[in-house]
Amino acid sequence: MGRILIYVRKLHDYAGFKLYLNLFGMMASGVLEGIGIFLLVPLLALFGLTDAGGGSSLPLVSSVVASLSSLSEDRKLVIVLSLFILLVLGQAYLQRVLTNLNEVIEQGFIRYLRVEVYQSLLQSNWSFFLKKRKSDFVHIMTQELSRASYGVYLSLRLVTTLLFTSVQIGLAMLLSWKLTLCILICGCIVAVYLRAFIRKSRANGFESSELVQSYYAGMTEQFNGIKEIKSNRLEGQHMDWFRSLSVQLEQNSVSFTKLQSNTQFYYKAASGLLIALFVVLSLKGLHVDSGQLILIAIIFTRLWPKFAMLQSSWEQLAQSIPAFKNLMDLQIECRGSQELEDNQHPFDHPARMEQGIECRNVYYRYNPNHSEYALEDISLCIPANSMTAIVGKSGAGKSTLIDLLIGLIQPERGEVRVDGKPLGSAGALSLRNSVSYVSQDPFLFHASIRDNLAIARPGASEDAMWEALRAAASETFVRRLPLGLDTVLGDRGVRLSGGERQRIVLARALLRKPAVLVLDEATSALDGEHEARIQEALDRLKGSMTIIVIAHRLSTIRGADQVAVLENGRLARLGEYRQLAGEVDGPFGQLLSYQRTSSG
Ligand SMILES: Nc1ncnc2c1ncn2[C@@H]1O[C@H](COP(=O)(O)OP(=O)(O)OP(=O)(O)O)[C@@H](O)[C@H]1O
Repeated sequence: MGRILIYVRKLHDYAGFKLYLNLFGMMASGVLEGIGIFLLVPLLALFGLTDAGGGSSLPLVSSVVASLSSLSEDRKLVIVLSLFILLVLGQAYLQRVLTNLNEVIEQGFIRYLRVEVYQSLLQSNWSFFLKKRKSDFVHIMTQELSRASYGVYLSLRLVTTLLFTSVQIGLAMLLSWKLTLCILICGCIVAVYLRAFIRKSRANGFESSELVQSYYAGMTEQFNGIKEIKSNRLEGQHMDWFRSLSVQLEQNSVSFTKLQSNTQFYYKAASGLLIALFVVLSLKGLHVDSGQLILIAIIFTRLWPKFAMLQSSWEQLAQSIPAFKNLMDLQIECRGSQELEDNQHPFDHPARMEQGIECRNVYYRYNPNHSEYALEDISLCIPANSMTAIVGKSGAGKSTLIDLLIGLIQPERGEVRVDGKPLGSAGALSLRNSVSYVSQDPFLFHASIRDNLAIARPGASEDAMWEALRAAASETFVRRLPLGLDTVLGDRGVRLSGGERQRIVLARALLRKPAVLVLDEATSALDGEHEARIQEALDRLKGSMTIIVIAHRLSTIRGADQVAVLENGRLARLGEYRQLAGEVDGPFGQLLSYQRTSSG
């Protein structure tokens, strides 16, 4: 419940005045409905359904009845019916306004939560993302967020139903406090008897969260690997998984509906018994008049469903508690990993590098509970405006080293210094403002080439874009596209080859005119001709920016000023390309020889 209250408080902070307006409106609606019921007494008397003085003993109603007594029957009918219509219209209008206001509050709050959670995600550091599955974020941002927002709405509905019901209980008390008390006690007894259903709803909610999380994770993995699935004829196994999970989802949903329909059934069954009991009590025990009896029956049939509705809202709220938990846990984790402040502009304070980046006895491991280090005792210097290549076998620690160098992760021991200063979290952000990083898996938005380039440097001129494309050996193929820079890329736009994608992403990195250019296997998909052209471009850039290159294909790094060779997380060698290549039995010489042998 504590978690729900935190979100209700958030709703209060967000909606403020509108929330009170809504609650007040609900109470007013309750009062109008109550008055409508009271007015039924003189109406019934007019039709002769109760004695002529029907309701004369009722508070409020008695004064209405008294003021009408001197009028003719026709006039009475017109007045009572007009009042009745006014009340019904007033209540219907109020209900309409409240429904719209409710929707405005609910949807606005979903947007508010969405933005808040997404912002805290984007403000988190890289270590946070390393520990998580992307599909879990999608699950929380879609399903759990909607469930939690709906849960907040349910809590609101619970409060408003309580208020509404309290007003009606008050009015019913005016009619017969004994009978109303009886209804209340019966309602409490049924609610206590059904409290096990609230616990079951909560358990169902946890199961639902887990199942939907697996569903999102499985679907993401399968669509990421759909080519492997199709190529290796693995559809059958994946269909089995999908069918089994779908059955569990179905059962989870059905069991919650059954649970809810069971409680509603108990309320309805109890209502039949109670009505019979009240009739007997009213006629035999309490001797109430027929007008009052009809009123009590009307009030009971309106009040009792409210109890059933309270129970149903409570169960749904209990079912959504896990969503609150997941959302809250994520937000707490994000806060613990926050590296960016609100409204911190990415292009604030870009740093230019004067001396370079230095690692001093750096150790890093992904899991502090495991003994293996991804990097151990690394000491090296990357001079500013030079080109450094990092090579090594797969898993040697190349990408991890890059992440440390650009401050995405922090060393467990040792330190990274930029221009002689320790790279703290503020320094890392400032450094990354002037880094262009190109990964082995080029990432392009579903947007035009122009938009994809402009992300790196908003407001860049068309000439600057073509210059970057030229440097990345992409000018010719982009000019050949019918829409040129305005060609839309992606699944529903033009599909580019792996090499073409890499070249566009490289152009984007160059357009930013970074102080540090990091190429993490960024030219792996290029053929010899394009790679040679990019090498020429990098040679031209040498001296104007610091270039760090990871490459499996060692021909790519021939122009490097220094080469760092990693082996099992340790720096095996550091030196010039030619010098290391000459050490035939050295680690770099062996890498070269493997590559020559494998390429024939
Ligand atoms: N997110 C992670 N969680 C746990 N361990 C990781 C993670 N990323 C990498 N590692 C481990 O750290 C070590 C170094 O990985 P890294 O990706 O830096 O190697 P690499 O040299 O870049 O490999 P490759 O050339 O195959 O990309 C490996 O043993 C790897 O299994």
